Amino acid sequence: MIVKYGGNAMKSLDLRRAVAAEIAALRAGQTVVVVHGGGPVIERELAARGIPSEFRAGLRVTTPEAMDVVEMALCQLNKQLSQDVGRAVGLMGRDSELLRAEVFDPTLGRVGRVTGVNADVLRALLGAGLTPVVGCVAVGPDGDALNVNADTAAGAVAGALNEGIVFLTDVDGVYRTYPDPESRAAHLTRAEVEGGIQDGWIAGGMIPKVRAALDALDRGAPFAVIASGMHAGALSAAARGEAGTRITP
Ligand SMILES: Nc1ncnc2c1ncn2[C@@H]1O[C@H](COP(=O)(O)OP(=O)(O)O)[C@@H](O)[C@H]1O
Ligand SMILES: CC(=O)N[C@@H](CCC(=O)OP(=O)(O)O)C(=O)O
Repeated sequence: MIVKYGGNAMKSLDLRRAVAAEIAALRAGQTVVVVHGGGPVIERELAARGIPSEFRAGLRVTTPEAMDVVEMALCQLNKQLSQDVGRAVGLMGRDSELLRAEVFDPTLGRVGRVTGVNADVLRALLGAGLTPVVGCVAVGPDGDALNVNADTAAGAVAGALNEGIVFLTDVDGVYRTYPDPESRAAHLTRAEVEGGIQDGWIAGGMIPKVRAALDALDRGAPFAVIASGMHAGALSAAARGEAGTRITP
């Protein structure tokens, strides 16, 4: 199973460690690969250097100067998460070309679109009993780093390994009337997702998440669930199909 982890669900150290403990427990029964973002950490490091952030359609406009900061921030977080999970190896896209990408749209700067995943490296680590923890910086055709949205990166990894994926975030799933948690959809089909984006009740950061879920399913992932990483037990409940929103073809 792929666990996508990022954003607000890793804002406090206690929360980060609680999720890491759940990931470690989950791995007793199945293989687990962690793919992470870290928007708030990137934000903090950019702000500390006086570099402003601009998002277009949920993607951070990434100048070469910002790219250096994104990579530095995510590399440090990668090692911290790897240590939290234990029996893990932290990797970024540059390692054995784990995540290959091309420039997505030149007007966004160094933002990448994933073109390939070195699944053999992940299988080798899993075969050795180690949990890969993957940061969402990819390597471009020029050998330089590209900033990939972590949901997109996680969806590509799930597709490449033909594994199911749980996207952990700061809401209990996809709400039909955001922000009312009572309106959580237990299941959403592709048509419902497309309709939700069109009608505007799926918006902001939820758009790349549902699109990455559909992309993972298209590439061969057996399931895709969007669930909360904000309370204990949520990950295992989502993995059992008892929490979150399951996206179906
Ligand atoms: N229909 C919806 N249901 C739930 N959340 C939604 C919905 N539409 C938009 N959102 C927003 O999407 C956010 C999750 O995306 P994002 O902040 O990018 O998460 P992460 O940082 O975990 O990747 C929620 O906190 C919420 O603000
Ligand atoms: C291109 C792009 O927007 N990249 C993201 C990568 C990190 C990310 O996606 O982190 P979360 O999962 O915490 O949101 C960014 O720079 O914020």
